[in-house]
Amino acid sequence: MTERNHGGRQQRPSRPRRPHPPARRVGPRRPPQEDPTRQVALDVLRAVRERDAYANLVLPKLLRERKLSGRDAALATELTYGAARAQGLLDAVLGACADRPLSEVDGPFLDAMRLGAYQLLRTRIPSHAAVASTVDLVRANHGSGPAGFVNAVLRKVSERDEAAWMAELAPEAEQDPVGHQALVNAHPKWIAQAFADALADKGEGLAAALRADDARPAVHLAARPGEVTSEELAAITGGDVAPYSPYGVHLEAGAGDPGDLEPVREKLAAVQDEGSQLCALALTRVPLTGTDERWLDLCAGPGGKAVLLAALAGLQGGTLDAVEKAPHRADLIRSATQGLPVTVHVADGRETPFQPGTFDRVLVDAPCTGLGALRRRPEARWRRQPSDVADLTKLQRELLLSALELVRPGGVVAYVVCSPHLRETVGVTSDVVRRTGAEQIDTREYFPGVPELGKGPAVQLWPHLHGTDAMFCALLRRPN
Ligand SMILES: C[S@@+](CC[C@H](N)C(=O)[O-])C[C@H]1O[C@@H](n2cnc3c(N)ncnc32)[C@H](O)[C@@H]1O
Repeated sequence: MTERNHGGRQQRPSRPRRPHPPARRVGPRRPPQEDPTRQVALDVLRAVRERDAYANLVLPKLLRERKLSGRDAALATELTYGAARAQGLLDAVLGACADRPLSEVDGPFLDAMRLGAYQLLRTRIPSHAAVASTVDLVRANHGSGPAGFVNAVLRKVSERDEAAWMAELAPEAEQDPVGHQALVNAHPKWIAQAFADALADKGEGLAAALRADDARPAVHLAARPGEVTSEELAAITGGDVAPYSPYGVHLEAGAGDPGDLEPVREKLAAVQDEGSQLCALALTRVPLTGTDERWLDLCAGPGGKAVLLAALAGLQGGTLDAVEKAPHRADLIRSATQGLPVTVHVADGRETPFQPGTFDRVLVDAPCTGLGALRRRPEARWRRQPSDVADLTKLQRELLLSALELVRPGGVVAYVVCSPHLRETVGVTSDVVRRTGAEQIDTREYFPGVPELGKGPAVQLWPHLHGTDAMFCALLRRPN
């Protein structure tokens, strides 16, 4: 069964909405239990906090090293990603239960408290087991003193369920609707505000968007055009054909490491959000007058969209040039596009080796805040800062201007970001259109069959409306 994100909170092992029975006091002399599953979760949370590591890179490595699989791996994944995603909400509750500010709590104890609070508030794990297992970990790693502190805090957390805590801690919905939705859906307020601005909705629309963004997403695959159909790929993988992309397949959330699937290992398919597929496809769908042979991907690493574009270009006798600034990401493009008509260039997209007007179609999949893919990067929402936006919009504008120079008159450029932040989306495109006189194409026409695309001309996809990441796509034509 495919998980879709069309609204309701989902895929979280929900617990009954009633107060927990008080947890048993855990005495200091009870021998700690070995708990490799929770130890993995704790170690990943620590790496994320101390080294700015990415949970979805560290976790699979630790699971492999410690030989955890099956239910143990699934539980470790749920606890790690869940606690990372919900950090702000968990901290609000922990802050209300601790006898000191959380800023004065040592990091490793805070990690453990978050892990315990996540189990108490957002899983079906019985309260006594959630508290005792966490306290055991702290005792095994740090001794009895800290274990007593963590025990006391978690016992207070266990006195109420998530809804009761939110009723006490969240700002009133009437007075501060965005602040309310931000806390109850575990998002920083500035990100909730960016969603509200893009949706022009502080009510049910915002709530649905944040809920969907807080749920674990399905894995999306893209079949390589010309190699395998989405129907064949769905049959091989046990997934469902995607609703909108002709190359897409959805797999159930948590269905193991998709990189291990045979079609992915054999490069017949790639892991790629359906929204990304749709944005790359939109570029290829706009009719052109004149030549249609040379395509450019100006920010191509690690190569997801380059594969789709190059396969489609190849089927009609064309080629793709792929530009990427970071050499190691250029290597990833080379590896991903093996066998396809692609030339990879390590270069800055603002200073490429190409003559103006060289290309018929250009994709600018610009570096961005990634606010549209937070559901796929558990800790990202707490790491991003509002100050990231200004630097990125400058770069985005410069890359889009460069693309409009590199495309021939009459050719088409797709500007794509994985973010709904208005400054990164319509802010950049409207500024560039004003400066260059580029024609804004009604992008909605090139997302056939996709509902709820708003008033155009650009397209903003959403997890709660489309089951995709919140990708933005604007199609521009260079004037003749
Ligand atoms: C959003 S990612 C592109 C994702 C890619 N299109 C895909 O589908 O797999 C943006 C990429 O742009 C690269 N980049 C950043 N600054 C750049 C620049 N000035 N010129 C070219 N590439 C740049 C980043 O290293 C990153 O790989």
